[in-house]
Amino acid sequence: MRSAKKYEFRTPSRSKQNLNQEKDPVQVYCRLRPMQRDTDVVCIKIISPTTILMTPPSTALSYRNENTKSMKYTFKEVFPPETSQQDVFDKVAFPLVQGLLKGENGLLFTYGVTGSGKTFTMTGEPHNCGILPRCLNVIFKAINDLQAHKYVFKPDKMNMFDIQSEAEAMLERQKELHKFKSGKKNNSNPDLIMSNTDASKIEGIKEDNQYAVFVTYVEVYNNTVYDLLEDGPPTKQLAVKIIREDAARNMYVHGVTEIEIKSAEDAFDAFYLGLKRKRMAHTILNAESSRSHSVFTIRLVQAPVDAMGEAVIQNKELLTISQLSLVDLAGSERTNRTKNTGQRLREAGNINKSLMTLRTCLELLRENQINGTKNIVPYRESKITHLFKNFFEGEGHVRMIVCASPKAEDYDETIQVMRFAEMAAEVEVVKPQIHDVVSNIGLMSGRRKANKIFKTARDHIARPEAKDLEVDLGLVYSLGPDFPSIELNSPQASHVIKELIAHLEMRINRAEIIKRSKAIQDERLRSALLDLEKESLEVRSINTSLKGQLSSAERRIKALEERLMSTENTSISHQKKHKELTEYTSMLKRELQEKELLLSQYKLDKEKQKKILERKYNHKIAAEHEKAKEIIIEKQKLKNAIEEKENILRNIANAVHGHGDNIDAVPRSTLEFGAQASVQEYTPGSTPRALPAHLLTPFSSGHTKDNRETPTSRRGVAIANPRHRRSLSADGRGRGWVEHAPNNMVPMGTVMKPTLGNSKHVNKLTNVKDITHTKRSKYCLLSQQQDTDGEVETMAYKGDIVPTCGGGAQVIFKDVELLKQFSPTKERESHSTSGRHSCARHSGKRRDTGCSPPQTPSNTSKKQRVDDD
Ligand SMILES: Nc1ncnc2c1ncn2[C@@H]1O[C@H](COP(=O)(O)OP(=O)(O)OP(=O)(O)O)[C@@H](O)[C@H]1O
Repeated sequence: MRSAKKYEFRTPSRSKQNLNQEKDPVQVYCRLRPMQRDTDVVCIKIISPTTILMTPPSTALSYRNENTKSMKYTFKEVFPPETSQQDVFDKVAFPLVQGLLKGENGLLFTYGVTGSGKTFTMTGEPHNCGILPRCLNVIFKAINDLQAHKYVFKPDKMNMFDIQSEAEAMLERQKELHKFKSGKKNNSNPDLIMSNTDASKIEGIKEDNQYAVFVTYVEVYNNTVYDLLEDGPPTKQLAVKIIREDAARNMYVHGVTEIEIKSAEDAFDAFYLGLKRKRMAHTILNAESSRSHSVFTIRLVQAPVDAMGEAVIQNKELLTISQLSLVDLAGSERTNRTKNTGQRLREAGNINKSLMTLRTCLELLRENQINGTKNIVPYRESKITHLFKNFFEGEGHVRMIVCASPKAEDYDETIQVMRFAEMAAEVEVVKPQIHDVVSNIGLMSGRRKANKIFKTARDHIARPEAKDLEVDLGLVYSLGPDFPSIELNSPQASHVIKELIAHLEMRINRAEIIKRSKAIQDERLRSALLDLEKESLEVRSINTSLKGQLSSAERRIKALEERLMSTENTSISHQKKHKELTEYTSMLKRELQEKELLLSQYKLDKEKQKKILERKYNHKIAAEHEKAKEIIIEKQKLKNAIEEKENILRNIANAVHGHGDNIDAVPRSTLEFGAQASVQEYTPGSTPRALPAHLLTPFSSGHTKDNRETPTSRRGVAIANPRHRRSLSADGRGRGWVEHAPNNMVPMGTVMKPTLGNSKHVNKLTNVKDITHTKRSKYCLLSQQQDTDGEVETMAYKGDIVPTCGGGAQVIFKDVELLKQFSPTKERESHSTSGRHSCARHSGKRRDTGCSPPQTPSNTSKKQRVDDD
């Protein structure tokens, strides 16, 4: 019960107070549904009115895993398949309705596997209705005459109610009448009309109270709350609602449509409108109805009537609000058995999560209650537990009907349901406390009935035929019992007269009392009226100022509410966005993983290819190595051949060994260029044999004697004009020779030396001008050495001096003259030639050099000329 006066103190956090209060365990019932086919194997057997025995079939998972034993489960009561809807209602829901009318909160939910009969039990079928319609029938049957006029109680949208005056309520009724005339449809389905003939009557209703019934119908689908009674066409998409805490920390669905209903028919209309919306929404969302939890809540508001028994006392503190929530939970099947995918899987996941949360909450609550622990119960994790947090932490009656199908196929799921039920039965909920607020206001009970009788009497007296009427006004004003039947048939019967006198006196006394009381009451009334008049004047003035304040406060509230709504909408959209982003992120992660997998696969392939290529190239490299070795051997051979030739050249160079030092002294530019040009002039075969090594080496090997870098490598091509030739006649015009001969020549007269006319003799080339002098156009280098026979031979290397572009000169060798002296005796032995001396001329070119013939010393000397091509 929630009386407004005590309202602020009845919060779940008041657990200390709850500790001293009586508690009731959650009452768990079990209803077995009939088997569909006679051939189906059964796994549940009822062994007593409160106990069932579950035997695992061989096909069950638990049979295969570990649990082959039969298990007993005990309930408050077990309903066999043939139990009627009425019986189930009477035993389970009727006490809750009784509590509701007394002002106590109640929660009833059906729990079980899909198809086990939850909806059948809660809603029922046409002409075999379930708990919900029966509850409505019983409630309206009980409060039928005691209902307040519509809109006297008005929801304040914050989970509480305002009380309106009769006039205000009437105005709203008239407005509604207009709305109704302008096309409000009747939602009831004639096929689904539920019989109310067998509704049980509830006794002990407070007749001095006025009552109003309000209903809400919400659906929790994918952990989102939707309002099923929202205004608008059924095709409209359902708005998302949020769960909030009211001023007294009670949970409620904010902004939910709460309809005031005046009869069971109105209630069915509302219920079927909700069902229609639900079906329509599920069609739009392509969802299954059994995938959502539906919560139908009946709120009963009661308030005492005033002293006249006429109207509700306009005091919010005297309100008593109680609620009965009927919850049809979604099926608790396993996802893997149903082979759900996509949206169905998400639905199933959400259902399982919310049922799991319910289970966790109950487990923790039980642990807290049994062990005195203070575990935080995660009510907020699912909308269903969040909404019913107050039942477990506050006061109320909680009942659960576990629906089960005895089919062996469902064993694995049903056993989970039974375990949950067993655990839930151990949770205790504080018994509701009745706060009789009315007894404190000093009003007599029975005033409403008195008022009714009085009114009837007044109506009747006003009619002309009133004299014939018998009106029992005893409860209102009475002069005492009726006159005794008196028969005065003898003069001795004076006692009769005495009796009559006494009776009359008693009546006169009573009449006097009534008159006095009336006079007092009149006086009271007069003074009360005066007071009222005064009060009324004050109230009117206060009222006007309050009205001003109120309207401004209302405007403020409205603005705040709008802001709140928009903030909530933003929050919802953010939540949605967050959810989408989370899904998107996980999708990206999945993609990344896939790509990484591909990448690693690709890397593996590359590695393999690399290895194959490596093997291939290793073979090739080995072959190349082989080839290189062969080339090196070839090179070595060539080198050897070159060395051999170089040796020969060195021998030739030795012939001019004596000039080495002198030659070195010659300005490098001159000789080097000359030698370079010589190389250009001579054929490769003749050059090495024709020149001394000290002249050839820099150009043939690229290095000077001391291994310095050669000018060739630095200077590149020759800078002389190789076509420069001095005409032979130039000699005749006074141009002469540069005779370059060592000092220590063998002194043999002219035999071993050619005679050069107009020559300048130099031992060492130290001065450039010796070469560049305009009067010198020919150059002759003389050298002597011992031949293989031990004879002296003289070599005369002859060349032209050619000026170079840089102002220097170079020598182009073109002739070699070999002068040799032979012993005549030796010659006789070995040669057929006569004469002691011979002279050989070895020319690098066949061309005539124009040089003077060597001097023949005697006829014993012989000049041998060798032309070498
Ligand atoms: N006790 C019963 N007596 C007769 N028929 C029953 C009983 N229980 C269930 N049924 C039938 O079984 C079928 C499935 O029941 P119901 O729709 O109530 O299951 P459910 O548990 O609500 O399933 P879901 O979780 O899918 O909503 C219905 O056709 C219903 O008529």
